Amino acid sequence: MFARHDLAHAIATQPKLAAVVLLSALLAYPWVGVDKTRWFGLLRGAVQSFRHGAQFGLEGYSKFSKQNRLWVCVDHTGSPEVMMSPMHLEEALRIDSVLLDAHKHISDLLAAKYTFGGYGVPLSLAAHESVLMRGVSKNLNAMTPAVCDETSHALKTYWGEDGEWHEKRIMAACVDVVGQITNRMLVGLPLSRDATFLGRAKRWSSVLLQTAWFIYMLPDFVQPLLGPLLAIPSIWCHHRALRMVIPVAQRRLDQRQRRAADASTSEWDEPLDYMKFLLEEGSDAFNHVFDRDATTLARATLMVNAAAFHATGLTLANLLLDVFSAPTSTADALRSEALAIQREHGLDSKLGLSKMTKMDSAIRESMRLHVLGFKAMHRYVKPKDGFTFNNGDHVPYGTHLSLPVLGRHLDETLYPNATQYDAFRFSREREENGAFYPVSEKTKSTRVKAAVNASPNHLSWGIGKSQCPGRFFAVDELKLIMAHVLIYYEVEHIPVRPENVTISSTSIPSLTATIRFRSRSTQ
Ligand code: HEM
Repeated sequence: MFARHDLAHAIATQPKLAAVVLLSALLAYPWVGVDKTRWFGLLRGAVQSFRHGAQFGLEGYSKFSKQNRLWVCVDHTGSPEVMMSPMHLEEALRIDSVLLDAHKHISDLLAAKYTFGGYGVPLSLAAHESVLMRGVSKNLNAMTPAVCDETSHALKTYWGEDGEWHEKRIMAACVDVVGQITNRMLVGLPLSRDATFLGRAKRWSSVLLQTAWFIYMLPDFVQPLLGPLLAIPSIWCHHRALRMVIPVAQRRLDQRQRRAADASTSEWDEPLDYMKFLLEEGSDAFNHVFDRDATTLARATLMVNAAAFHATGLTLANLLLDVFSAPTSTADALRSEALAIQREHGLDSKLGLSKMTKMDSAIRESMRLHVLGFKAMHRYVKPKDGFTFNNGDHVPYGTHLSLPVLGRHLDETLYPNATQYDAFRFSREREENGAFYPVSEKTKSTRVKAAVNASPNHLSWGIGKSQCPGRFFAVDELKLIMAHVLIYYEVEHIPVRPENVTISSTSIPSLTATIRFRSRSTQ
């Protein structure tokens, strides 16, 4: 049984969830990484999960998830999480957002109340979904030339074009490039090339994540006391970046107002960027808070940096490490594909990017093998009397449900040689069936294995109601960067892929790993 201290700890960290009731109900399920017989079992489990989160995930998946059983582990704050099996997932997807809260976790994780809420009107991260899906994703055709142009510029800026060999830390080689390209879509020229702005936006994204992490670690009742204080550095960094976006937002609102006043004489073509989509697709979701308020419009635009900078930067770093540590034939095949697409369509064509079948597979495979988070689909049970799955498993109100990603992604029955990076694992079938285009009955079945697709067997984008709405943009961005790197740079083969670093339930590329490259004369 749990020691008294564990109950006290649970009550302290989860007062709203009636922790005692929750804990006693969860005792019915097997626990992984927590010794229920020892004093401070939950706290010990929290400390253990910090170092061994990946192992616990794999153990629970093979012992229980594969037998369609729920199991429990604790996160690094000592709060219990109920891990679902594939069978429970099927049911959870049917009731997602009706009976389950899909957005609480990400806003808790980012301490949104103190970080995003600390500057004025609180802005919801989930509200970006409609802007990204109906605005950005639907307009990728028209946006690709600008994103391609920015990719070329960003690589020349950060990777150079002098033909000399350079060695860079992998993270530095990726995050700056991704930051510039993403900001072309967000704030456009000239700000996307302004080193001061990019430095401030990057600093803010990093400080935000660190601040939020500390606040998230605090028990619920301490957060309102310390949260506003701890958030000060993040608010300060945000303010410095925001000051540079507000004039752009103000100009946009003025121009739109002038056009509305006299549409017949206005010759202004509104740039196709995030601000436009926020104003056109996001107004309802954001309760029209920025229709006349440049500061709030600028804040909503800047906010996406937090989601995009690091997730895409880390994914690109994993991808480069995987591709250039694989046998050299992998990079050669990707380069041939990129050159063929360049000849047929140009790299600035969305159709061309869609035809990069091998690259698409290399991205999906890297995301399968090197997930950023070991848990996905974080949900909280909404009904006051809890929820009972069809097989009788009951989870009380407030239960934190989640999925063990690593076990699924490394399941040999789904992915033979699962621990190997097999870049063309997903494209082989597609090539036999005729890639993605033209769309036909035959190609439909293989399109589900495209890099943008979240599925119960591939959880790197999350799944269900809150799956990443930026994934269409992110995959195109990754393809563009990789195609440019392969065509215009020579990258030294990496003999042994540096191991990723695991912190609690996250994994990041080694901070000391480097990459050596030089520009080719074809620049
Ligand atoms: C390869 C890069 C990326 C990865 C691996 C990634 C992954 C994720 C994951 C796992 C989630 C959480 C899903 C969940 O809670 O179930 C998420 C949420 C989100 N992502 Fe991404 N993401 C990436 C790039 C981007 C980009 C480029 C954007 C924007 C342009 C973006 C915007 C968002 C937003 C707004 C959310 C919150 C959605 C919500 O709460 O409803 N992401 N992302």
